[in-house]
Amino acid sequence: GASASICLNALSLILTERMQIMRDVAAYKAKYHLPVEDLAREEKVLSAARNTAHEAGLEPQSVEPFISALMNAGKAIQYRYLADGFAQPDLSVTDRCLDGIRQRINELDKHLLMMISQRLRTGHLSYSERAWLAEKTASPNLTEAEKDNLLDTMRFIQRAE
Ligand SMILES: C=C(O[C@@H]1C=C(C(=O)O)C=C[C@H]1O)C(=O)O
Repeated sequence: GASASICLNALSLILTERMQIMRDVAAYKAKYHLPVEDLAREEKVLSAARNTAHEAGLEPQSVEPFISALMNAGKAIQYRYLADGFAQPDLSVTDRCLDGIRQRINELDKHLLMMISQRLRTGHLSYSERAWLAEKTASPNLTEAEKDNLLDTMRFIQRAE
C-alpha cells in the first residue's frame, strides 16, 4: 500500500544519508589523524540501537547484525576515501566536528529502526521491495556486496511479539 512505499522511500533516503555522511567522518579523521575504527563508539551505537529497537517494538537482538553491517560498510567507505585521497568531487567538503556528525548518525539510526518497525507492521519485506531498495540506495564507495549485506541483515529484523 501507499504507507509501505512511503516507509520504503524514507528508508532508502536515510540509509543513503548514513553512507554518504561517512565522507565527512573520514575527512575529519584524516585531518586529526584519528583511526577509522572506534570500538568504544561502536559499542554506544549498538546499545543505542538496542534501546531504540525496544522502544519501537522490535526484537533488540534481531537488529544487531543490521547495525554491525551498517558500521562495517561505514568503515569500508571511510577506508576507500582515505585510500584515494578524497579525489572524487562527489560531495562538497564539510568541516563539521565529529560530535555533530555523530549526533546526526544517532538520529539517522533511530529513524531507520522506527521506519523498519513501521514497515514490518504489514508483513515482511518482499523480494521486489528489497530489489527496489537496492536500486535506490546509493553512495560513493559503497560496494554491491556491502549493500547486499545491509539488505540481508535488514530482512533479519523482527518485531517483538
Ligand atoms: C562513523 C564512524 O566510524 C566507524 C563507524 C561507525 C558507524 O558506522 O557508526 C562507528 C564507529 C567507527 O568504528 C565514527 O567513528 O563515528
